Amino acid sequence: MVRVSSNGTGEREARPLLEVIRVSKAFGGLMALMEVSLRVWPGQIKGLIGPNGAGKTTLFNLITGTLRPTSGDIRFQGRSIVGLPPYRIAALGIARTFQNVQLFPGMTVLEHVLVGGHRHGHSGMLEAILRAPRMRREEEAARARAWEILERVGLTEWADHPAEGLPLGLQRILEIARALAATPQLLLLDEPGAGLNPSEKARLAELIRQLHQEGITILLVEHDMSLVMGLAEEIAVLDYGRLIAEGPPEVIQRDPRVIAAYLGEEELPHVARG
Ligand SMILES: Nc1ncnc2c1ncn2[C@@H]1O[C@H](COP(=O)(O)OP(=O)(O)OP(=O)(O)O)[C@@H](O)[C@H]1O
Repeated sequence: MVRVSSNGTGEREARPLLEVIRVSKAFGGLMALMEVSLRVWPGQIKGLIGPNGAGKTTLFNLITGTLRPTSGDIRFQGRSIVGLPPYRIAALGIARTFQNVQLFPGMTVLEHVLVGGHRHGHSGMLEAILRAPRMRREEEAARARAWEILERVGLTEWADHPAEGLPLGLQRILEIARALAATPQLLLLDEPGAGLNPSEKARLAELIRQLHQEGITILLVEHDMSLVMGLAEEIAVLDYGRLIAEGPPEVIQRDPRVIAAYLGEEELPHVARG
């Protein structure tokens, strides 16, 4: 299938960057995902929403290889990635952030980004021990790259601060920076807006738009409806492990199945009606 890419360039993309094909995942007797199929096109910001327990994080875990589907296939750039270990999938160009910020205690902001970029190094163990010139050059290059990423996300002034001392909004941006260090083509963001105040959310949205303009494809799980509706060009909706709707935000927010799925939630999201 040929379709116009949504990256604003108008060029035609021949195939999806990511294809989830009839994927199911069972945890014992519980079907967390049932025959879910979706596509993410190059340059797209795609939203993935659904009530608590719908299977969103499970899908991220399947895509990144921390879980294996019970059935179905997942293809990245046309190639099946099912069964590959997470580090291989990361090396192919898929990076993620986590629903609960996962930072390393005692490490600075800059060190977090350096860790995120470690796959770019080529020096082996022996060279590492001898601290051969090649490794020193790699270290310098890695620091320069990490610094560049901190500039891109606006965190340079925090470079030497311990990451755990950052306000939550900046910790989430740091998680994105660490993911960027692996130069992903596809970035999976798992509820990056959770717990953030409005100005932190605005900054986050600004960064996501910037990454989109830089050409990074983004799959965004987010409970804040105004955030996800404002960013995503297309939204997929999961409910009890099934894909119940998929389409542009203005269609999704009026879809009776989506509204019904959210009616059982304690707090109604900002789904515009009418
Ligand atoms: N490792 C696991 N073992 C058993 N059940 C699990 C496991 N991981 C997830 N589940 C179950 O699978 C279902 C989907 O969970 P998942 O975390 O993917 O939902 P979610 O849409 O990300 O929810 P939330 O919005 O609350 O984060 C839930 O019923 C959950 O309890």
